[in-house]
Amino acid sequence: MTDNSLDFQCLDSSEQVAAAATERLLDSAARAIAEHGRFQLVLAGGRTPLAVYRRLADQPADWARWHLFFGDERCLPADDPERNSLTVREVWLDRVPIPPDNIHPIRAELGAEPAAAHYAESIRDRLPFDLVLLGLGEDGHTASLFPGHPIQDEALVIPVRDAPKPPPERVSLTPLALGSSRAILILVTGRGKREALARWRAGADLPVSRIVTSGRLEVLMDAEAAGGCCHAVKAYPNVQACAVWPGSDSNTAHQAGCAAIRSSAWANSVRPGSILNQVEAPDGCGSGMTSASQPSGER
Ligand SMILES: O=C(O)[C@H](O)[C@@H](O)[C@H](O)[C@H](O)COP(=O)(O)O
Repeated sequence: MTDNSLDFQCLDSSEQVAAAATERLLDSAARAIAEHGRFQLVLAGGRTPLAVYRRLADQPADWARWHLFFGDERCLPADDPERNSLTVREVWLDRVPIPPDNIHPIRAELGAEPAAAHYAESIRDRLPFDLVLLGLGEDGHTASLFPGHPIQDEALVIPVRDAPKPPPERVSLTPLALGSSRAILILVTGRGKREALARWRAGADLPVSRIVTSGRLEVLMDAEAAGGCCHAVKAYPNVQACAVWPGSDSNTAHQAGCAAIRSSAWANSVRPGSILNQVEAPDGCGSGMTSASQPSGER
């Protein structure tokens, strides 16, 4: 999947990403409850969404109508604080009046295979979800779908072994299950995600690239993840070709821009490697980027 079919939104800070994501969740909940009486949300694991969960704990909402599922779980004892479900409880779910029966944890303490089979049956009749929340790993994984690991296309939930991110044994919803949602929201923050984000935007075959939906797929990223600042990504969406200045702090953002350029209709008319234009963004974000200018008439 390329940029063309994804809605990437860049915000200046991780706090802004958390605030925007919280707003998206509450809006989506209100809409789903108005339309069909309940809101079915799939939660992401990892650290990135914790700021969102903390914010939700302070919000008024029609909690009795929220139904919570998990995109993945780590195979650890039920009371292990590293379990995704436990972290969410601690920062959010134990602080709001959500009926316990509305929370659907993956029973990863049973072991990956039985837990995956059990969870597949639990969600089968609940599809489609209203909203799926996901994170992005530094290697391009999402949920517990890791690069190089097989994904059974027909399955809804799979056992995962030898995961590079501890613990090695996990359970994950598949792209089929995650994509069966009216909307998907992916949160990407921090410098550590820069390379994975750029590769994804450039169309690399990563697990996150397999996540597609007929509904809306939005990515909220902060400037750090986007390559240093939002400006560099947004400023040159239509340049015809570009070269990246070695060592530039904004290299990754520029590479993402270059990928979009390569797929444009007139990319072939530019001599590879030609440097027609050097751009200095006013805030320093574009420093070092060189790009070919657009053909006349296209500006
Ligand atoms: O169990 C997990 O850790 C995940 O569900 C995983 O897919 C996570 O979302 C990403 O690795 C991002 O994690 P961070 O938000 O901690 O960077």
